[in-house]
Amino acid sequence: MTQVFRSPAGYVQGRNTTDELGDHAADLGDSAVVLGDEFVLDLVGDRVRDGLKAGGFDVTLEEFNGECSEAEIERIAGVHEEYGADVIVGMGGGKAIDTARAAREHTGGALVSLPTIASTDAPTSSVAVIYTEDGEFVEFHVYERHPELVLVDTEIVAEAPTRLFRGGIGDALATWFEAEAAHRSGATTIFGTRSTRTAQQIARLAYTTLREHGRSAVDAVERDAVTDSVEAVVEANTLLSGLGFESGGLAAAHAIHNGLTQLEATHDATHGEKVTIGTIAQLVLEGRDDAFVEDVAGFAVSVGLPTTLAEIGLEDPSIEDLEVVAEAACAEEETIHNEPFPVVPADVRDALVGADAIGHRLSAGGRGGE
Ligand SMILES: NC(=O)c1ccc[n+]([C@@H]2O[C@H](COP(=O)([O-])OP(=O)(O)OC[C@H]3O[C@@H](n4cnc5c(N)ncnc54)[C@H](O)[C@@H]3O)[C@@H](O)[C@H]2O)c1
Ligand SMILES: [Zn+2]
Repeated sequence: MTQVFRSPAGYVQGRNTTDELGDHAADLGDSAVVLGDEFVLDLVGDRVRDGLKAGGFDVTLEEFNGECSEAEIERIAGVHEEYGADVIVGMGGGKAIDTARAAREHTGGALVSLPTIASTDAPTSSVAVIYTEDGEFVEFHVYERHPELVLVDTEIVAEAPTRLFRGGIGDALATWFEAEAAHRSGATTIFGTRSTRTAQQIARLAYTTLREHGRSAVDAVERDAVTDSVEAVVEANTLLSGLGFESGGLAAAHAIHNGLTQLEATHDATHGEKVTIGTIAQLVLEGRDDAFVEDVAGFAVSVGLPTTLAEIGLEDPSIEDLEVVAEAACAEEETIHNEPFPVVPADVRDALVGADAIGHRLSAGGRGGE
């Protein structure tokens, strides 16, 4: 079967790269709309405008309303057209970047993604997660094109709240386990094809990078410092995890994450925090041995990620609640069916119970805290 690997055209990462934006984007056009929410515009709007102007761009800053909804996507596409721009820059977290990506589908031109946090796979991907204006999940869109440029300023990322950085580690921790499961079962990726060896190795590198640098990177980010370990983990969270999930394949961990979102009580937990629970449950589901699961869960505890259901808002969940999660995780279109064995809701419910028990045992002796 055909194998496909796709990626953004360029990736730039480092301290103060914001000021180099104009150089790296110069070939993409000469007029840009920059989308960021109020907080992010205050934080870096002026620098981004100056960076682009230095590259010869006309620049319009536009405030993002905070939700990646169809109405907001159309509004931003309208702004882009009104200014006759040929580049759209999505700046901030996953939602702002997804909105810029979806707007670009309407307008054409180039997409630059400029994450100011290392919290998800969104910056490098070709996917947008669409919500209603009230924040209810609607659907995923997979587009033909990737960003022409992804630019990450590690100084800005290191100064952002550590919880968001940890969340990115949680999201990236799943990547190799999911890619490996999908590969073993011969499942297809979001491109509808088999994965490449390249994507499998990228997913694996995401995992080994986190294991080698994750703890010291979190320590550094807690102190707003950019060490080489921070650079390594930002790359794992953003580039390796992003390429690894798209071109490598998804499996149980993200399906269980999607199931967990069914319960209102988990809504304050970040994407990466819920994915961490999904990852440990995937390992339990796969029947990995105790030492292996404890090792991975122990790493999660050591970087301050949740390993118990209580830590993602599910204090004492009923069996019925876990069944709601398990049913949703096993919906027909879900990637849990990329595991190399059949999975039914009762397996997922009990894997969550088992993962939670391991988490309780480990977090009693772990790092925890904010
Ligand atoms: N497209 C994809 O492939 C993909 C993958 C995973 C998740 N997602 C989507 O991404 C979203 C989650 O993204 P997220 O976790 O990045 O958050 P978000 O986009 O929901 O929100 C980010 C928040 O962080 C703030 N922020 C941004 N930079 C900051 C900084 N430097 N310091 C302090 N605060 C800062 C913003 O103001 C905003 O309030 C979800 O909607 C999810 O569906 C998309
Ligand atoms: Zn994810």
